[in-house]
Amino acid sequence: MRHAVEEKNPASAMVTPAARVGIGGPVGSGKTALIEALIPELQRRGVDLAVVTNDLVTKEDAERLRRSGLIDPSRVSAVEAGACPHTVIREDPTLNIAAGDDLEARFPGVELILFESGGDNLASTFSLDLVDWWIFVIDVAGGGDIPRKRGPGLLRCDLLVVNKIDLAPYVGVELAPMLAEARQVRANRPIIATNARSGVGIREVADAILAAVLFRV
Ligand SMILES: Nc1nc2c(ncn2[C@@H]2O[C@H](COP(=O)(O)OP(=O)(O)OP(=O)(O)O)[C@@H](O)[C@H]2O)c(=O)[nH]1
Repeated sequence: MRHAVEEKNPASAMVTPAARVGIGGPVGSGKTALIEALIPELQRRGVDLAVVTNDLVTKEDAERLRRSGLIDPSRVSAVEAGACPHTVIREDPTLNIAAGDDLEARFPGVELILFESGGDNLASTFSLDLVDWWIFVIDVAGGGDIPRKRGPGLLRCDLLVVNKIDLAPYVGVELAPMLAEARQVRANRPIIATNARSGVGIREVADAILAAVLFRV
């Protein structure tokens, strides 16, 4: 587990370790858009925040967040997976753990680090050596039948975010049955429907993160 890793680092014993939250999901489902919406919402509530992004062979998502003006650019670190994104969030998360440790060393008061996975497939999951809690983001435009496919990411995540709900009428998806099926395959574990561009559902996602890892309600 994650804290066993940190106990080996004497420097991290000096301060409370930051909570680490993963955000994974298929390519283009809206992971970066969700982070862009969450940053101001979490900062408004006084959370001391940093972000680690993962891309295949670029630092595109990190550059996008650094340029956004939403967060101090030095609080955004990039990991280049160089391979299937899940390899560096599940099989060997060493690079991501090191990126998180570096942020904690540079910003000793940091309370929460968001780890954005590179876009992957429905089987993608996070190692609990890396994160305390994780979100899986799917989007309505990917098809109303995604919950039925029961990918491990969707089934095992702590919170399922169903994003791009605004697009449902344009892509022939009925939102209510899609959400009902997602609830059913997840045995009623949490699901939040969002429009990351307009902010619908973002407060609820922030509430869920704060309650789960910072114990704030
Ligand atoms: N209409 C609509 N578009 C959205 C929403 N969320 C994200 N988008 C758009 O969807 C596209 C992909 O969003 P990103 O945030 O880049 O998705 P991502 O999951 O980070 O993508 P990768 O990192 O490439 O896997 C962008 O053009 C966003 O503007 C939403 O809720 N509604």
